[in-house]
Amino acid sequence: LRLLKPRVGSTTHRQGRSFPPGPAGLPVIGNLLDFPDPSTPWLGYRDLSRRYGPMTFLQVLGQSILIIDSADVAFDLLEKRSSLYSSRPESTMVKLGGWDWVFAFMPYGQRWRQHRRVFWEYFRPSALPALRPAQEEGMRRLLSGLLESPSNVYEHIRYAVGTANCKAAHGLEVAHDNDSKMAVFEKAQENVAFLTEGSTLLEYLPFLARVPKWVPGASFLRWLEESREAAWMLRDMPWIEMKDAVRSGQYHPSVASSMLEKLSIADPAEAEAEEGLAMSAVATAYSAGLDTVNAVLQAFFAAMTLHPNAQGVAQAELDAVVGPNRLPTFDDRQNLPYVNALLKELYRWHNATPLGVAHQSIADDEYNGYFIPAHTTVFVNEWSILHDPATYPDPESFIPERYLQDGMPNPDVRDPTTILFGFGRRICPGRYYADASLFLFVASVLHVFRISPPLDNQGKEIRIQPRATPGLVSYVENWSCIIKPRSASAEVLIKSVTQRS
Ligand code: HEM
Repeated sequence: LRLLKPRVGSTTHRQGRSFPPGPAGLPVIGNLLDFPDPSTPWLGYRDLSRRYGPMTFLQVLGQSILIIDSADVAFDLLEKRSSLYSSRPESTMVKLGGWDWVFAFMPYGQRWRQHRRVFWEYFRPSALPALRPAQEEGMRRLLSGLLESPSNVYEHIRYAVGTANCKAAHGLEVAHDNDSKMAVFEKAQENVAFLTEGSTLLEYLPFLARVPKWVPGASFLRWLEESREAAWMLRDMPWIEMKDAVRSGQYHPSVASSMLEKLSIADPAEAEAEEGLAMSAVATAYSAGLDTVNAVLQAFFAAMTLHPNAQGVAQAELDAVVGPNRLPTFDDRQNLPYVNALLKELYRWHNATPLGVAHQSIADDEYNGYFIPAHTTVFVNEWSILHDPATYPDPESFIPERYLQDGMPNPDVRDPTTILFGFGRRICPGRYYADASLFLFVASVLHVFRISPPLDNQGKEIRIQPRATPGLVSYVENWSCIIKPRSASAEVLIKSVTQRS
């Protein structure tokens, strides 16, 4: 057994080969997710693997960091040894940002387990049919918005995802414009960019958190205080609104109202703690489920602009299976192999959580001759795994066909959802809900709209050059498109199904 003695910015390979020090930009104190690669900004994350191989060890101010760049290693450590690798690094920023109630950031243990169990009860596959009406409402919101003002596509995506989540989680409506809940959600999310565990400046300089607010230059901390308040409001406000609605008898059944019903028969001595737990568990659907789904849906529009062929094939399949008189439903999914393949390719092509969410080991371990000390922060470079040409030839291209064989799902190609949603005991528990929402949004938009590239002054199509933003959740930026109903009858269909939204 060899003890690894990693130095800042250098790594050692298990064959004993030394890798060159990282580029000047390799963060020492800074944000790992901001890892820059000026030559290929779109593929900045993949570059990590090119340089360093399947396992990269860094030591940053005494903190051991392991970056895994191989699906096999990720499964070996995070799945097969999940009892060792299922904690989260403690984060100063999580506390400062007001996110310590979110179980996604909690260390492994009883408190995390309780929250996850409560959440899973409502988001596991067998519970999902109850959430479908909310997802359908979000989908109708998206279609009606795109018909009315297609150039506001960003806004319609945010409001569609917000509508579905708010209805599903708390049974609440989202107003057409300037919704107060959406404003709180967005204010709260502002500081999530800093929640890159084990990798931010404040993380290593916790004394900064104690700088008095009046010290010049501490405006960041004032801003942080506002977004921290918003993070707590994100948890409390919808719960209070839901309780008022239930009291008045005018409410939509939701995850939260079912929880409340259960609480009414709980032991009164434990009711307060149980209610806190329920509030936190359900509100996690906003903190973990808004940005991620938004990011994938935005990437969908960018991808369709760039890949009209894939769009056309999916539309032909929808025409044949669904027909012109109705929208696709969840039940159609099994008969739409190409649309399913397109969704898989979307997950792979633009991986919304490029480095996943950091895990932390809880005890010393040995793997393939490496010593991995307790409390190592572990990132999986999901972006790179999903762009590995050995698994996905021509990885930069958008090719839904790669998942199909004779028109049916090809079991020999790795399904990107096995990587995208993380690993082991911390695997995303919202994944079935997220995937169902995205299927419905994507299939419905494709069925009734044509998405095409923007035009220049001469009316010529512009080929957009989208880029992936760095961050815990990565967006595609620098894209735009033209969205029009596919036909007069598609327009009539949209109007007929959306008149209520
Ligand atoms: C396409 C959209 C989504 C993506 C790409 C995504 C991805 C992820 C990833 C990578 C993780 C970390 C897994 C790990 O630590 O190994 C995670 C955790 C989590 N996700 Fe998602 N997610 C998505 C949507 C959602 C939605 C809609 C919800 C809620 C309804 C949700 C709830 C959660 C929660 C609660 C955790 C924390 C789990 C824990 O720490 O135990 N996610 N997600």
